[in-house]
Amino acid sequence: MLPTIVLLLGLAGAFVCWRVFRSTRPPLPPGPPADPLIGHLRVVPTENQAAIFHDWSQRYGEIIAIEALGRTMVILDSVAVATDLLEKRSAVYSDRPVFTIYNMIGFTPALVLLPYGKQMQKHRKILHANLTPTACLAWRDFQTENARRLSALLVQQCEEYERLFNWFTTALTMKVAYGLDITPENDKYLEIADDSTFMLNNSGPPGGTPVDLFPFLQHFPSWFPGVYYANFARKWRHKVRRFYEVPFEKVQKDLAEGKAQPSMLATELDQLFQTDSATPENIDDIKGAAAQIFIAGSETTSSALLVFLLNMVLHPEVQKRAREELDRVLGRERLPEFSDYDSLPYIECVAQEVLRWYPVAPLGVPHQSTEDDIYKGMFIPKGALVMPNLRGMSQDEAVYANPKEFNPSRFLSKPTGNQEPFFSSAFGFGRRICIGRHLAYNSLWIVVATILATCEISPAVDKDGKDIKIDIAYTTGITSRPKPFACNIRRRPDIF
Ligand code: HEM
Repeated sequence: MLPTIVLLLGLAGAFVCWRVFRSTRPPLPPGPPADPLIGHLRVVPTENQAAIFHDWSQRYGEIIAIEALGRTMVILDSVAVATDLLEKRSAVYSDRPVFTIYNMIGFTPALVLLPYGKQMQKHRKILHANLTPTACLAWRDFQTENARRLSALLVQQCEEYERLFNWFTTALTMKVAYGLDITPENDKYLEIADDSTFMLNNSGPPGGTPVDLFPFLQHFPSWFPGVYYANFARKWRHKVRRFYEVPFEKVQKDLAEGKAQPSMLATELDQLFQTDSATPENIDDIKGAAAQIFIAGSETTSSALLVFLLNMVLHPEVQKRAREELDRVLGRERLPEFSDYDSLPYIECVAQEVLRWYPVAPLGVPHQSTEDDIYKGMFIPKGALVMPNLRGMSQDEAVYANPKEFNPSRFLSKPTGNQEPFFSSAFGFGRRICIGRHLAYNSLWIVVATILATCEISPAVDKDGKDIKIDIAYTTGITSRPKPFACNIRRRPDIF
């Protein structure tokens, strides 16, 4: 009896201390009403999170907090707040939460998942050296050539547009990382890469599966409720590991035989061997950095290309205006090149509007705070998940007039346009900002320019010749893309 009384008194004491502590510290950022004990568990959305969080922010403010299962999640809905925390206080907000399922699947080491620290800095240094604006110049001819191939293939196999966009971005990322040439059909490496993407897209809400929330569940038997994704990860892990190992071994072999193509992996491995620093740890880090280029760079960029295509189906007037600019500059005699960039301001605006209109990583990648912090009188505890709501920021009516509208002219100077700022936040913030953004933007720009210069995009028609209406819907995940829609892509009749 006595031990039970002592235990109950202890628990009651702890509860009182916790209440006193909570009442003396500043309040958390505001948020929707919570239930006793379970907090916001019942109201945390599992679908359309970014849109729902944005609605909440309209009611509660540009920074909101929700609590569930002992975890605080802070959602940032304006560029100003995200800049204040993720950039100006980046010493506190540059960590990542542990993604147990991704680790189990074998996406390791991967910069995007690494906690803030030495290994993360090492990966950023390796990737940065190969992805600066200057380093990206080396891939421009490849991007231009493949954008032309892509536009020709789109005309021939219009209904295959999603597969073709995936090929374009996989071919680029595999070239940059490994120097491999990937063909659009039946390529062994394309298949290995696709398996990896499948794993990424089918492994549950990022960081939000029961095993991510309660990592001890991974040790429970497969029939136990909540263990589904752990089983999935164990069963298919070999596919992801195959992606890490197979291209790596090919490059290592080619290097030894003196026939490796230029690539990030070849450069970095060569340097390791030259400097006698090819330890297993260093090799593993370079292997992970190379794999990361495809894993973080392929799906994201092809999703942005889908957003572009969708909007071209919906906006013939944008195509018309873009073509007038292209024809004026290129004289219908040649195809666009990167050297035309400054002469094609409207094309730049189309590419930028794609990034704003639907950010393909709607909630970015969660950051995690490493210290208790107070911001504008609100308490943000150590270990809080801090999510920049990129989708919400892109819809900020204080910055973008009619934000739902796809309107590239919004960025042009007044009086032609509305002089609104480009949406650079599509690539995240601070010390974790997207390291592949220059490569990604180059891909987007050259594909936009080449397709608009060579193709006409229109809605598909039904058997009565009527336009098929598009019901816009998106996939759910860490990246999100438009679900398939019908369209027609023809070669421009008046082009050389
Ligand atoms: C349109 C295409 C792309 C978009 C919209 C995009 C967006 C993002 C976003 C929002 C983040 C999270 C940043 C943060 O935590 O604040 C990120 C991280 C990252 N991105 Fe991208 N990305 C794209 C293409 C690429 C490409 C082509 C590569 C590689 C070549 C790449 C590599 C990475 C890596 C490695 C990270 C993790 C950085 C870190 O955790 O330190 N991304 N990206």
